[in-house]
Amino acid sequence: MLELVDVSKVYKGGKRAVDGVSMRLGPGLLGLLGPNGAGKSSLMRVAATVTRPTRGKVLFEGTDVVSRPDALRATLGYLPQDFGVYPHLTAGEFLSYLAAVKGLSARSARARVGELLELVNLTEAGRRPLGAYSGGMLRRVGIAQALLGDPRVLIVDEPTAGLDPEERVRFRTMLSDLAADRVVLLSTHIVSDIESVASDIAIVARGRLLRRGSPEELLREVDGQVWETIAGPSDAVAMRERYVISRMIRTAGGTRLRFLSPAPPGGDAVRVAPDLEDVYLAVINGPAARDPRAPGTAGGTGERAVTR
Ligand SMILES: Nc1ncnc2c1ncn2[C@@H]1O[C@H](COP(=O)(O)OP(=O)(O)OP(=O)(O)O)[C@@H](O)[C@H]1O
Repeated sequence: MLELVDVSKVYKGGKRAVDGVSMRLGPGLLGLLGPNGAGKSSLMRVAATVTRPTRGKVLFEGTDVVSRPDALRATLGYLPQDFGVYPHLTAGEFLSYLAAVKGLSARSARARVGELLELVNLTEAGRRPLGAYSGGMLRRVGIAQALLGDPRVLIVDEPTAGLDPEERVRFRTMLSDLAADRVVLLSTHIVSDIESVASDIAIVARGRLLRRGSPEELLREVDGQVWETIAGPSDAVAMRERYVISRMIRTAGGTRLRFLSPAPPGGDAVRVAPDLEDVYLAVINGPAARDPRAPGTAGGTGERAVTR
């Protein structure tokens, strides 16, 4: 339905934020996962026709929306990372204003705004000015505005930033429900935001698409390469030098380390089943993530520790 073909984005000054990314999106939730600065927002802005790619195409149902963006914009919901509001308006007024801009009739706008405020749990707060909202509440207003026109394509950039754990869970469930019959593209640098809801995951770093697959496919990649051990203080330091560490928990008996090693590390390390956090760290620290222009500086290949 939505397709990016060899998309690159180079900003003025020469920063290459997106580097030859191709991907095809159908109904369902695609989680775009990558560290800060990976190029997720730039890629999403290109996909949402907010910015033009330096090279490549964006096709929506076969139409080139770089030259004809209206074909996508008419059915697009987009939540940018830096979503701004008018602080003196209430959430209800703000959404009604945006509904009018989108061309909804006053009557259907009233009904839709009411529905959406309820969906994002802001019915009560919807009567207060946005200037008094918390970051999480503003994020929820952002989601509501993206859904105003009942879009077939929903692009949400770090939608869970600033939300508390309960709100995160609500959002995940909501986005997963929405993805049943539409394209949802969600970016995040937090694996747990997508691991329970994305049927499809794309991992990006340094503007490049490093992996794409279902959670099961990605998990298979690191099967047999994730280990756990309990280390004393000096061992823990050495392990962090040597391996990519995916988890570290201090216990009374020492530090429990979970780490990646393609070959059996020896000692009393036991092999454990991988999770998506392990996959993510393996991919962004793997050889494919290294910057060919600065060898050895991209987080190592298991030689440098990464903790979370
Ligand atoms: N308008 C711009 N002009 C110049 N450089 C930019 C611009 N926007 C982004 N960049 C740079 O492009 C790279 C990718 O940024 P982008 O915001 O797309 O990444 P991201 O994965 O969304 O990261 P974050 O989660 O931190 O926003 C970064 O190095 C960033 O500094």
